[in-house]
Amino acid sequence: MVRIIMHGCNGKMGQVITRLAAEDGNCQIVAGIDTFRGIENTYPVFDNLKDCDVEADVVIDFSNAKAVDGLLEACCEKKLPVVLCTTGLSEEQLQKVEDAAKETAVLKSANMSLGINLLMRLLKDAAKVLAPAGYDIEIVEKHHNKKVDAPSGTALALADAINETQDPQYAYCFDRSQERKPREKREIGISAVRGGTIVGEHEVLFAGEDEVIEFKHTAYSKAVFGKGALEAAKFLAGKPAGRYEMSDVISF
Ligand SMILES: NC(=O)C1=CN([C@@H]2O[C@H](COP(=O)(O)OP(=O)(O)OC[C@H]3O[C@@H](n4cnc5c(N)ncnc54)[C@H](O)[C@@H]3O)[C@@H](O)[C@H]2O)C=CC1
Ligand SMILES: O=C(O)C1=N[C@H](C(=O)O)C[C@H](O)C1
Repeated sequence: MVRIIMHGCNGKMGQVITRLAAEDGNCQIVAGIDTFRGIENTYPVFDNLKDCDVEADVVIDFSNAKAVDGLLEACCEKKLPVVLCTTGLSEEQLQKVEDAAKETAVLKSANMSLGINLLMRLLKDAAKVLAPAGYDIEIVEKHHNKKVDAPSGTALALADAINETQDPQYAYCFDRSQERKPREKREIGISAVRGGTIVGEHEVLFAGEDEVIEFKHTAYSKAVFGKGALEAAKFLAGKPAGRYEMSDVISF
Protein backbone atom coordinates (compact mmCIF):
# COMPACT_ATOMS: atom_id res chain seq x y z
CA MET A 1 0.00 0.00 0.00
CA VAL A 2 1.55 3.33 -1.10
CA ARG A 3 1.13 6.00 1.61
CA ILE A 4 0.48 9.46 0.17
CA ILE A 5 0.59 12.96 1.67
CA MET A 6 -1.79 15.22 -0.32
CA HIS A 7 -0.36 18.76 -0.51
CA GLY A 8 -3.27 21.11 -1.28
CA CYS A 9 -5.75 18.53 0.02
CA ASN A 10 -8.64 20.96 0.44
CA GLY A 11 -8.48 22.39 -3.08
CA LYS A 12 -10.40 21.18 -6.13
CA MET A 13 -7.76 18.69 -7.26
CA GLY A 14 -6.94 17.65 -3.68
CA GLN A 15 -10.56 16.68 -3.16
CA VAL A 16 -10.79 14.79 -6.49
CA ILE A 17 -7.67 12.81 -5.53
CA THR A 18 -9.02 12.14 -2.02
CA ARG A 19 -12.09 10.54 -3.65
CA LEU A 20 -10.09 8.54 -6.22
CA ALA A 21 -7.58 7.29 -3.61
CA ALA A 22 -10.43 6.03 -1.41
CA GLU A 23 -11.57 3.84 -4.34
CA ASP A 24 -8.02 2.60 -5.10
CA GLY A 25 -6.92 -0.58 -3.33
CA ASN A 26 -3.19 0.11 -3.80
CA CYS A 27 -2.73 3.53 -2.23
CA GLN A 28 -3.98 5.56 0.70
CA ILE A 29 -3.86 9.23 1.69
CA VAL A 30 -2.37 9.21 5.18
CA ALA A 31 -2.19 13.00 5.71
CA GLY A 32 -3.06 16.27 4.02
CA ILE A 33 -1.42 19.70 3.91
CA ASP A 34 -3.49 22.84 3.43
CA THR A 35 -3.71 26.35 4.82
CA PHE A 36 -7.50 26.32 4.21
CA ARG A 37 -9.79 24.46 6.62
CA GLY A 38 -13.56 23.98 6.56
CA ILE A 39 -13.63 20.59 4.87
CA GLU A 40 -14.06 17.41 6.87
CA ASN A 41 -11.10 15.19 6.06
CA THR A 42 -10.71 11.48 6.74
CA TYR A 43 -6.98 12.02 7.47
CA PRO A 44 -5.06 14.51 9.64
CA VAL A 45 -4.36 17.90 7.99
CA PHE A 46 -1.31 20.10 8.70
CA ASP A 47 -0.51 23.71 7.73
CA ASN A 48 2.77 22.71 6.10
CA LEU A 49 4.80 19.61 5.33
CA LYS A 50 7.56 20.49 7.82
CA ASP A 51 5.08 20.07 10.70
CA CYS A 52 3.64 16.79 9.40
CA ASP A 53 4.85 13.85 11.49
CA VAL A 54 2.92 11.14 9.60
CA GLU A 55 5.07 8.49 7.88
CA ALA A 56 4.55 8.38 4.10
CA ASP A 57 6.11 7.13 0.85
CA VAL A 58 5.34 10.05 -1.48
CA VAL A 59 3.77 13.53 -1.71
CA ILE A 60 1.31 14.64 -4.40
CA ASP A 61 1.15 18.41 -4.85
CA PHE A 62 -1.71 20.41 -6.39
CA SER A 63 -1.51 23.73 -4.53
CA ASN A 64 -0.21 27.16 -5.45
CA ALA A 65 3.11 28.38 -6.87
CA LYS A 66 3.73 30.35 -3.66
CA ALA A 67 3.64 27.09 -1.66
CA VAL A 68 6.17 25.24 -3.82
CA ASP A 69 9.46 26.58 -2.35
CA GLY A 70 8.55 25.41 1.17
CA LEU A 71 7.27 22.12 -0.19
CA LEU A 72 10.54 21.38 -2.03
CA GLU A 73 12.61 22.26 1.05
CA ALA A 74 10.57 19.91 3.25
CA CYS A 75 10.66 17.08 0.68
CA CYS A 76 14.47 17.36 0.46
CA GLU A 77 14.82 17.41 4.24
CA LYS A 78 12.54 14.37 4.71
CA LYS A 79 13.84 12.62 1.55
CA LEU A 80 10.24 12.31 0.36
CA PRO A 81 9.57 11.76 -3.37
CA VAL A 82 7.20 14.39 -4.76
CA VAL A 83 4.77 14.46 -7.71
CA LEU A 84 4.71 18.17 -8.51
CA CYS A 85 1.59 19.20 -10.44
CA THR A 86 1.24 22.88 -9.51
CA THR A 87 1.69 25.21 -12.50
CA GLY A 88 2.76 28.85 -12.85
CA LEU A 89 6.27 28.36 -11.39
CA SER A 90 8.85 31.12 -12.01
CA GLU A 91 12.21 30.49 -13.73
CA GLU A 92 13.84 30.66 -10.30
CA GLN A 93 11.44 28.02 -8.97
CA LEU A 94 12.09 25.77 -11.97
CA GLN A 95 15.78 25.88 -11.03
CA LYS A 96 14.83 24.95 -7.44
CA VAL A 97 12.99 21.93 -8.83
CA GLU A 98 16.22 20.81 -10.57
CA ASP A 99 18.19 21.36 -7.35
CA ALA A 100 15.64 19.42 -5.28
CA ALA A 101 15.91 16.48 -7.69
CA LYS A 102 19.53 16.05 -6.57
CA GLU A 103 18.23 15.30 -3.05
CA THR A 104 15.00 13.38 -3.68
CA ALA A 105 12.84 11.96 -6.49
CA VAL A 106 10.84 14.68 -8.29
CA LEU A 107 8.27 14.09 -11.02
CA LYS A 108 7.03 17.40 -12.40
CA SER A 109 4.29 17.53 -15.02
CA ALA A 110 1.94 20.34 -16.00
CA ASN A 111 -0.62 17.78 -17.13
CA MET A 112 -1.18 14.30 -15.75
CA SER A 113 -3.64 13.11 -18.42
CA LEU A 114 -2.79 10.31 -20.83
CA GLY A 115 -4.20 12.33 -23.74
CA ILE A 116 -1.98 15.39 -23.29
CA ASN A 117 1.11 13.24 -22.78
CA LEU A 118 0.39 11.38 -26.02
CA LEU A 119 -0.29 14.72 -27.75
CA MET A 120 3.20 15.91 -26.81
CA ARG A 121 4.67 12.98 -28.70
CA LEU A 122 2.41 13.51 -31.72
CA LEU A 123 3.30 17.22 -31.84
CA LYS A 124 7.00 16.47 -32.02
CA ASP A 125 6.39 14.34 -35.13
CA ALA A 126 4.12 16.99 -36.67
CA ALA A 127 6.57 19.82 -35.96
CA LYS A 128 9.46 17.95 -37.57
CA VAL A 129 7.49 17.92 -40.86
CA LEU A 130 5.44 21.12 -40.71
CA ALA A 131 7.87 23.65 -39.17
CA PRO A 132 10.49 23.30 -41.93
CA ALA A 133 7.63 23.60 -44.45
CA GLY A 134 6.87 27.06 -43.00
CA TYR A 135 3.59 26.33 -41.16
CA ASP A 136 2.79 28.89 -38.45
CA ILE A 137 2.22 27.40 -34.99
CA GLU A 138 -0.42 28.78 -32.58
CA ILE A 139 -1.66 27.36 -29.26
CA VAL A 140 -5.01 28.31 -27.70
CA GLU A 141 -5.90 27.12 -24.21
CA LYS A 142 -9.20 27.53 -22.32
CA HIS A 143 -9.77 27.11 -18.57
CA HIS A 144 -12.24 27.91 -15.78
CA ASN A 145 -12.56 31.37 -14.24
CA LYS A 146 -10.79 30.36 -10.99
CA LYS A 147 -7.45 29.65 -12.65
CA VAL A 148 -4.73 32.06 -11.43
CA ASP A 149 -1.89 31.39 -13.88
CA ALA A 150 -1.86 32.13 -17.62
CA PRO A 151 -0.98 30.72 -20.01
CA SER A 152 -1.54 27.23 -18.63
CA GLY A 153 1.42 25.05 -17.71
CA THR A 154 0.19 22.61 -20.34
CA ALA A 155 0.26 25.21 -23.14
CA LEU A 156 3.87 26.00 -22.23
CA ALA A 157 4.74 22.29 -22.05
CA LEU A 158 3.20 21.70 -25.51
CA ALA A 159 5.21 24.62 -26.91
CA ASP A 160 8.36 23.25 -25.24
CA ALA A 161 7.72 19.81 -26.78
CA ILE A 162 7.51 21.39 -30.24
CA ASN A 163 10.59 23.49 -29.58
CA GLU A 164 12.65 20.43 -28.59
CA THR A 165 12.57 19.48 -32.27
CA GLN A 166 13.66 22.92 -33.50
CA ASP A 167 17.07 24.50 -33.95
CA PRO A 168 17.14 27.46 -33.61
CA GLN A 169 14.30 27.53 -31.09
CA TYR A 170 10.99 29.37 -31.62
CA ALA A 171 10.19 32.40 -29.44
CA TYR A 172 6.86 32.47 -27.55
CA CYS A 173 4.45 35.35 -28.24
CA PHE A 174 1.81 35.92 -25.54
CA ASP A 175 0.41 39.27 -26.68
CA ARG A 176 0.06 40.90 -30.10
CA SER A 177 -1.84 43.98 -28.94
CA GLN A 178 1.24 46.24 -28.62
CA GLU A 179 2.61 45.61 -32.11
CA ARG A 180 1.58 46.62 -35.63
CA LYS A 181 3.44 44.07 -37.71
CA PRO A 182 2.87 40.58 -39.14
CA ARG A 183 3.78 37.63 -36.93
CA GLU A 184 7.37 36.40 -37.01
CA LYS A 185 8.00 33.10 -38.78
CA ARG A 186 9.90 31.50 -35.91
CA GLU A 187 7.42 32.12 -33.13
CA ILE A 188 4.68 30.17 -31.35
CA GLY A 189 1.65 32.28 -30.43
CA ILE A 190 0.11 31.25 -27.09
CA SER A 191 -3.35 32.58 -26.14
CA ALA A 192 -5.35 32.03 -22.93
CA VAL A 193 -9.16 32.10 -22.52
CA ARG A 194 -10.79 32.05 -19.05
CA GLY A 195 -14.47 31.40 -18.32
CA GLY A 196 -17.07 29.43 -16.41
CA THR A 197 -16.20 25.89 -15.42
CA ILE A 198 -14.13 24.82 -18.47
CA VAL A 199 -11.96 21.97 -17.12
CA GLY A 200 -9.18 22.37 -19.69
CA GLU A 201 -8.93 22.66 -23.48
CA HIS A 202 -5.77 22.86 -25.55
CA GLU A 203 -5.66 23.41 -29.32
CA VAL A 204 -2.50 23.46 -31.39
CA LEU A 205 -2.77 24.85 -34.92
CA PHE A 206 -0.28 24.39 -37.70
CA ALA A 207 -1.42 26.95 -40.27
CA GLY A 208 0.08 26.70 -43.73
CA GLU A 209 -0.60 27.92 -47.24
CA ASP A 210 -4.21 26.87 -47.98
CA GLU A 211 -4.44 24.27 -45.17
CA VAL A 212 -4.61 24.09 -41.39
CA ILE A 213 -3.90 21.05 -39.23
CA GLU A 214 -5.43 21.17 -35.73
CA PHE A 215 -4.71 19.01 -32.69
CA LYS A 216 -7.19 19.34 -29.83
CA HIS A 217 -7.45 17.87 -26.34
CA THR A 218 -10.46 18.41 -24.10
CA ALA A 219 -10.56 17.36 -20.46
CA TYR A 220 -14.19 16.74 -19.45
CA SER A 221 -13.41 16.08 -15.79
CA LYS A 222 -10.58 16.72 -13.33
CA ALA A 223 -10.50 12.96 -12.72
CA VAL A 224 -8.21 12.53 -15.77
CA PHE A 225 -5.53 14.53 -13.92
CA GLY A 226 -6.24 12.81 -10.60
CA LYS A 227 -5.90 9.29 -12.02
CA GLY A 228 -2.57 10.22 -13.64
CA ALA A 229 -1.31 11.75 -10.38
CA LEU A 230 -2.09 8.57 -8.42
CA GLU A 231 -0.32 6.42 -11.03
CA ALA A 232 2.67 8.78 -10.86
CA ALA A 233 2.73 8.56 -7.04
CA LYS A 234 2.73 4.74 -7.12
CA PHE A 235 5.55 4.85 -9.69
CA LEU A 236 7.66 7.38 -7.74
CA ALA A 237 7.42 5.79 -4.26
CA GLY A 238 10.79 4.23 -3.42
CA LYS A 239 12.60 5.75 -6.43
CA PRO A 240 16.09 7.26 -5.92
CA ALA A 241 16.74 11.02 -6.22
CA GLY A 242 16.39 12.36 -9.75
CA ARG A 243 14.06 14.05 -12.24
CA TYR A 244 11.20 11.95 -13.57
CA GLU A 245 8.59 12.68 -16.24
CA MET A 246 5.06 11.41 -16.97
CA SER A 247 6.60 9.66 -19.97
CA ASP A 248 8.43 7.42 -17.45
CA VAL A 249 5.05 6.41 -15.96
CA ILE A 250 3.00 5.99 -19.15
CA SER A 251 3.97 3.33 -21.65
CA PHE A 252 2.43 4.09 -25.04
N1 LIG B 1 -0.57 18.95 -13.53
C1 LIG B 1 -1.89 18.79 -13.74
O1 LIG B 1 -2.34 17.83 -14.39
C2 LIG B 1 -2.83 19.80 -13.18
C3 LIG B 1 -2.35 20.88 -12.49
N2 LIG B 1 -3.21 21.73 -11.87
C4 LIG B 1 -2.61 22.81 -11.11
O2 LIG B 1 -2.70 22.46 -9.72
C5 LIG B 1 -2.81 23.64 -8.94
C6 LIG B 1 -4.02 23.53 -8.02
O3 LIG B 1 -5.21 23.47 -8.77
P1 LIG B 1 -6.65 23.43 -8.05
O4 LIG B 1 -6.78 22.26 -7.17
O5 LIG B 1 -7.64 23.65 -9.15
O6 LIG B 1 -6.56 24.77 -7.18
P2 LIG B 1 -7.33 25.15 -5.84
O7 LIG B 1 -7.11 26.61 -5.65
O8 LIG B 1 -8.73 24.63 -5.87
O9 LIG B 1 -6.54 24.35 -4.70
C7 LIG B 1 -5.28 24.71 -4.20
C8 LIG B 1 -5.24 24.35 -2.72
O10 LIG B 1 -3.91 24.62 -2.24
C9 LIG B 1 -4.04 25.24 -0.97
N3 LIG B 1 -2.86 26.05 -0.66
C10 LIG B 1 -2.56 27.30 -1.09
N4 LIG B 1 -1.42 27.73 -0.54
C11 LIG B 1 -1.00 26.72 0.26
C12 LIG B 1 0.16 26.56 1.10
N5 LIG B 1 1.07 27.53 1.24
N6 LIG B 1 0.30 25.39 1.76
C13 LIG B 1 -0.63 24.41 1.64
N7 LIG B 1 -1.74 24.51 0.87
C14 LIG B 1 -1.90 25.65 0.18
C15 LIG B 1 -5.30 26.10 -1.08
O11 LIG B 1 -5.82 26.43 0.22
C16 LIG B 1 -6.22 25.17 -1.86
O12 LIG B 1 -6.97 24.34 -1.01
C17 LIG B 1 -2.85 24.80 -9.94
O13 LIG B 1 -1.54 25.32 -10.07
C18 LIG B 1 -3.29 24.14 -11.23
O14 LIG B 1 -2.87 24.84 -12.37
C19 LIG B 1 -4.56 21.55 -11.90
C20 LIG B 1 -5.10 20.50 -12.58
C21 LIG B 1 -4.28 19.56 -13.30
O1 LIG C 1 -5.70 24.94 -13.33
C1 LIG C 1 -6.21 23.96 -13.93
O2 LIG C 1 -7.40 23.64 -13.76
C2 LIG C 1 -5.35 23.18 -14.82
N1 LIG C 1 -4.08 23.46 -14.87
C3 LIG C 1 -3.07 22.77 -15.58
C4 LIG C 1 -2.33 23.72 -16.49
O3 LIG C 1 -2.08 24.87 -16.11
O4 LIG C 1 -1.94 23.30 -17.58
C5 LIG C 1 -3.55 21.51 -16.24
C6 LIG C 1 -4.99 21.45 -16.60
O5 LIG C 1 -5.18 21.95 -17.88
C7 LIG C 1 -5.94 22.06 -15.58
